[in-house]
Amino acid sequence: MSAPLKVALLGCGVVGSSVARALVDNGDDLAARVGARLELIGIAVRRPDRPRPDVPVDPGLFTSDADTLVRSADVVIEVIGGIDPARELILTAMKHGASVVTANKALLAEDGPTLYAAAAEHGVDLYYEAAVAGAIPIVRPMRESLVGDDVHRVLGIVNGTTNFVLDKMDTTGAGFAETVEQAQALGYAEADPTADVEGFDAAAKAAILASLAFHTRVASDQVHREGITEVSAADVRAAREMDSVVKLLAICELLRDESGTPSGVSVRVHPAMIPRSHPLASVRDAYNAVFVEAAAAGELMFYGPGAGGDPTSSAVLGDVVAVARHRLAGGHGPVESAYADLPVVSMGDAATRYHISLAVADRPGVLAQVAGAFADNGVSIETVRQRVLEDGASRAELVVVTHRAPDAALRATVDALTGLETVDEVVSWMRVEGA
Ligand SMILES: NC(=O)C1=CN([C@@H]2O[C@H](COP(=O)(O)OP(=O)(O)OC[C@H]3O[C@@H](n4cnc5c(N)ncnc54)[C@H](OP(=O)(O)O)[C@@H]3O)[C@@H](O)[C@H]2O)C=CC1
Ligand SMILES: N[C@@H](CC=O)C(=O)O
Repeated sequence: MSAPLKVALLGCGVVGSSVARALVDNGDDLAARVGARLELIGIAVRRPDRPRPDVPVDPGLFTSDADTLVRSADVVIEVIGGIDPARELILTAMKHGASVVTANKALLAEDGPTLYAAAAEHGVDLYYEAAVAGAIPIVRPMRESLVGDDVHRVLGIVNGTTNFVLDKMDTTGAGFAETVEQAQALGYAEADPTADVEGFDAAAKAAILASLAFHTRVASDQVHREGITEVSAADVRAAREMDSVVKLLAICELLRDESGTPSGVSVRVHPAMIPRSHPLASVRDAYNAVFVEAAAAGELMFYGPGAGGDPTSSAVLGDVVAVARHRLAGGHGPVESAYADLPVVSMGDAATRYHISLAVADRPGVLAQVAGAFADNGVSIETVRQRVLEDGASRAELVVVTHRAPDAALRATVDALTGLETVDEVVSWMRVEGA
């Protein structure tokens, strides 16, 4: 057995406390797998004096001086979250020779290239399996296993909190606010749950996935983002009537020009209806799933718990063992380099499909007028269903599902429908995927 490796833990909240417990409880097994003991030399937190009965370590290990702690570690685990001080601490750690394991998707999606460059410069590892989809191994498969293939599409449910909320709204009819509170209590939500429900967290993960999948650089602010706060009970009902469910999807697509050369990427996060027959529709609770379509491999699906302390600690510990093994072998893992610089296309240019539900007058000519709004915007209709409402007022519900068209044309169609004399109301509209 080699000399112990010094491990510094930054953060001891939902994820950090699970990691600390695993380092203590599984110390012998981890030592056997690494070939050296992982010695926890300190835990940096905001409030070092706070009692933490669920973390069975010497209370003297807690400190508020993270900057000093990272300078003497071999491996630094960053589970504080947010941009600063996490970024400075990671950079300081690498400068002093430590390899870093982080779950911080917000930071990686905002400033990943700075961190990757620092890891390369200092010859250390930067591993981040826990940053995307909790316990699911997806970063390593994308970074290593699929690096010899051509990935052209990634479609994922990558936020546990929003999946939990949408699932409960669909299956129990529970309200939005109460399910968000449950997700927070279960440790799924970010410190500020706005990051989850407004889609920022999923957008960060989409940026990381698109960068890995297409060997390019995508930052979180380049990802089109819509959260679930606008998803109404009417949307969930409309989906159910279509034998579909509403999910918050992260969609990453590689675009090619006529010659087949990659010409750009589309990266977006928004709610969408997917048919119940699609595998992503059966992803329940805080589970995540990522569909990958690659030229040679075909379709792959990665599925598992997407949030929570213990599931996330599994991914963190896997990375810790990997980087620890590299240190003992005197090397490091794959370095992020040689990137294309593909443009990220705007949402308006992304090819999507819409489900639109309209309240209309039930009289001759309505369908022609509605169809005209689609035709005027170059949008082709796939199906139309009309149901006369039994309110004695000659009203009807018209449900239209379109073929794929540029999102801008679809939005313009919704605007045009809103202004039609025969349309009382655009009751709901939502994008459709997976069909
Ligand atoms: N929760 C989850 O399911 C998942 C989370 N992640 C990511 O893991 C990271 C941590 O998340 P989570 O554990 O939920 O977050 P928590 O809010 O539960 O924990 C944050 C921890 O960081 C400490 N901390 C905060 N600010 C500082 C600071 N300035 N200096 C030192 N310590 C600080 C806090 O200290 P104190 O305890 O004193 O308040 C706390 O221990 C985030 O990047 C998150 O996105 C990734 C996958 C899943
Ligand atoms: N808040 C996140 C935690 C995991 O990344 C989520 O809900 O998925």
